[in-house]
Amino acid sequence: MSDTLLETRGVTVRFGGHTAVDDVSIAVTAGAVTGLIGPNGAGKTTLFNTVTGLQKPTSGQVFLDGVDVTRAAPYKRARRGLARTFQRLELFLSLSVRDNLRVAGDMHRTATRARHDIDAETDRLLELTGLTDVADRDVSDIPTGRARVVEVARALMTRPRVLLLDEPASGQTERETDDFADLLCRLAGDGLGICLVEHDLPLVMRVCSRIHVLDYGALIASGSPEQIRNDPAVIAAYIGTEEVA
Ligand SMILES: Nc1ncnc2c1ncn2[C@@H]1O[C@H](COP(=O)(O)OP(=O)(O)OP(=O)(O)O)[C@@H](O)[C@H]1O
Repeated sequence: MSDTLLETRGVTVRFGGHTAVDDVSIAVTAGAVTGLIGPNGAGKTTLFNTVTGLQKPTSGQVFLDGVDVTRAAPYKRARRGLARTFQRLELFLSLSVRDNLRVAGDMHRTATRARHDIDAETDRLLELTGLTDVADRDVSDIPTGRARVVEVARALMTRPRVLLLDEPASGQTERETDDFADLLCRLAGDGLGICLVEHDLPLVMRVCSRIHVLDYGALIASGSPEQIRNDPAVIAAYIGTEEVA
């Protein structure tokens, strides 16, 4: 039995004459962190938007747990266990960290009629993500690096099976990124399928078991960190931008 939770098959997205995503097939598996990397403008966020239903593909399909969700609304995909964070933080800045989580829990419970205790779940996730010390502070008062973790914790309140993270380490200190890497590994260890878009290549190389590389919209490589690090096409794509870690 396959442990693939999320799959794109031949996804293409065109904006007018510009092909932002070009016939891309990738897979995200349960219990692992899968990387999605590529230079600026490679099409990573557009692919995320297509997977979550914010962007309609020109062609190709998206499967969640083997079910074709290409035409499903974003909220229906969320109910099937898909959650994401955004490159530009999308939090309630004037609410406390705790209340940001509670709001997500309330909405999820209303949408799914789940019966779990939201306060207990909030406390559990604050603890798991290392946010207990800032739980009662407004999000606007905490450093960006920790606010990124709040976004992850909030996404976890919907009890996802697949979590898409769009540049979650941006704005984090080295220490925060170290802790964040540990958190990702723990979440994957509990069975979550994580897809990580990130420019911090050392982080990607450290936590991902498999990495997909986009360049100018096309998939130029898929493989283990070791294979990706030594792939001539990947090295060529990064020359002049960043070094492959
Ligand atoms: N709504 C849109 N309309 C037109 N072009 C777009 C739109 N969204 C993205 N693009 C273009 O599609 C290409 C892919 O953009 P995208 O944001 O997906 O790349 P990315 O890999 O996420 O980049 P970054 O690492 O800088 O976030 C870029 O050339 C971008 O300018």
